[in-house]
Amino acid sequence: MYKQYISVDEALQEIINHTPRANTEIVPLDQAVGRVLARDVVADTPVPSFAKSPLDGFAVRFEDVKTATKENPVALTVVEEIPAGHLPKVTLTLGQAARIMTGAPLPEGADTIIKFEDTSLVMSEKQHYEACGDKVTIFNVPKSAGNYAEIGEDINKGDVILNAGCVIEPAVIAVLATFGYAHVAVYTRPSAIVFASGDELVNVDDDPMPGKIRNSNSPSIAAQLQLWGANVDVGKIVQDQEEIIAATLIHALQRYQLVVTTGGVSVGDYDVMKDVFQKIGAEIIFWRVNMRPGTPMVVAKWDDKLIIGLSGNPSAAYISCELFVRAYVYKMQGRFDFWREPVTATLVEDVGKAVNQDRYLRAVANINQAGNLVVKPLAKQKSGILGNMIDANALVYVPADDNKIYKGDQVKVILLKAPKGESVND
Ligand SMILES: Nc1nc2c(c(=O)[nH]1)N[C@H]1C(S)=C(S)[C@@H](COP(=O)(O)OP(=O)(O)OC[C@H]3O[C@@H](n4cnc5c(N)ncnc54)[C@H](O)[C@@H]3O)O[C@H]1N2
Ligand code: MOO
Ligand SMILES: [Mg+2]
Repeated sequence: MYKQYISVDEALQEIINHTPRANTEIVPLDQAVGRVLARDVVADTPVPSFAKSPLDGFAVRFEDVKTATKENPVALTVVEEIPAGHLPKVTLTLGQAARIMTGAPLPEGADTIIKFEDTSLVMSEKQHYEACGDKVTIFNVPKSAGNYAEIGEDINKGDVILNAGCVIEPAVIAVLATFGYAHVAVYTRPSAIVFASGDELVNVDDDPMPGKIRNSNSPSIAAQLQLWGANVDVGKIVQDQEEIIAATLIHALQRYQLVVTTGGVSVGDYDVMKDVFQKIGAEIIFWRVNMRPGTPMVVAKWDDKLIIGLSGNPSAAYISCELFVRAYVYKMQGRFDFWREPVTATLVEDVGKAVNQDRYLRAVANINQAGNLVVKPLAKQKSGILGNMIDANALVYVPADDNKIYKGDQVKVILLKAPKGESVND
């Protein structure tokens, strides 16, 4: 017999344990943003790979200029000009300087850069420093030598600079580009399909007759999966009939890596989802999680794939998807950030009597004026409530045995999104 009423952590662990790793594919760098890196990136060169100037000015020998002040400036002979991208030709010796631009290689013999502003050069009308001929006078110097960019000061050769599993964000693109990754190995996007079941459901573009409602779960679940990196299709609405659902699921399982259903997982006369999972030979891993909303979720294994049966109640489906399906889709793509560690926040108003089940109250988390995280549960908490989900960026954990939690209490919070700016209600 399968497990029942397991904790959120246990349910998450089960899902993680049953997650197959996605394949890898190679994509061009300009299509890699948002994908997940499939290989570590090791620096095959130091960065910078040559010592270079961080300023527009003069490369000098510290020894020659260290006494320079406004009152006692030091004059040097300018022996060459080094633009960025060009190699120096001269090794600096006693009393010599090279005019050098930001990013240009440091000439041999130089150990210090003096910026234009600390020299006798004046700015032209066009806001450029004038040409100086073969003499420059220095009147201000750094405290010590070495104010240039050293080889490897950014990244050392051999450093593991990116780990497989990291999400390719713009900063990651910069690193990949630096090391010549015109193409990148990434995890393939998992393929998923979402089915809604229920005789009451009509398509989004249909007018619901009395007693019917539009299917809002399939589009919202599909959108969640899409945001998390999956390639998603939305299946047709299926009636609450075992044979129809069974045939639909088998067809889908042969084609997709993940099948998500919504509806029909509770104890109603037409809640047949878990029976169908068993009928098609899937092994139920658990049914019912000790949480509200989202209690009756069912997860089954078919081959090496999971079928995740979410509740039909819109916010229950949404939250279970956030907590569990997201973890599965992330883990499939080799991501490590699938587990949301709860944070502590201060409750800004009393919460009524708890039910005999762990609750996850939809809430708004803010950073208050003092810079602390505060959280305010939304007024409506029924599982069928959909309208206020757009405001929720957090879930407040209320353990079953806590009769009441009060304003000012420290509570555990799962952040679904970043906390909002300053709160007005705390
Ligand atoms: N006797 C009991 N009844 C219920 C229990 C229980 O323990 N004992 N659990 C309740 C809880 S908690 C939940 S959550 C719901 C779960 O219901 P199901 O997952 O079986 O979902 P349905 O019965 O199909 O629908 C529930 C509700 O959601 C609406 N719905 C369904 N699908 C969609 C969709 N695609 N888009 C929008 N809305 C949808 C549906 O019309 C129902 O109103 O069961 C409780 N019952
Ligand atoms: O588990 Mo249900 O989502 O509370 O109504
Ligand atoms: Mg039901």
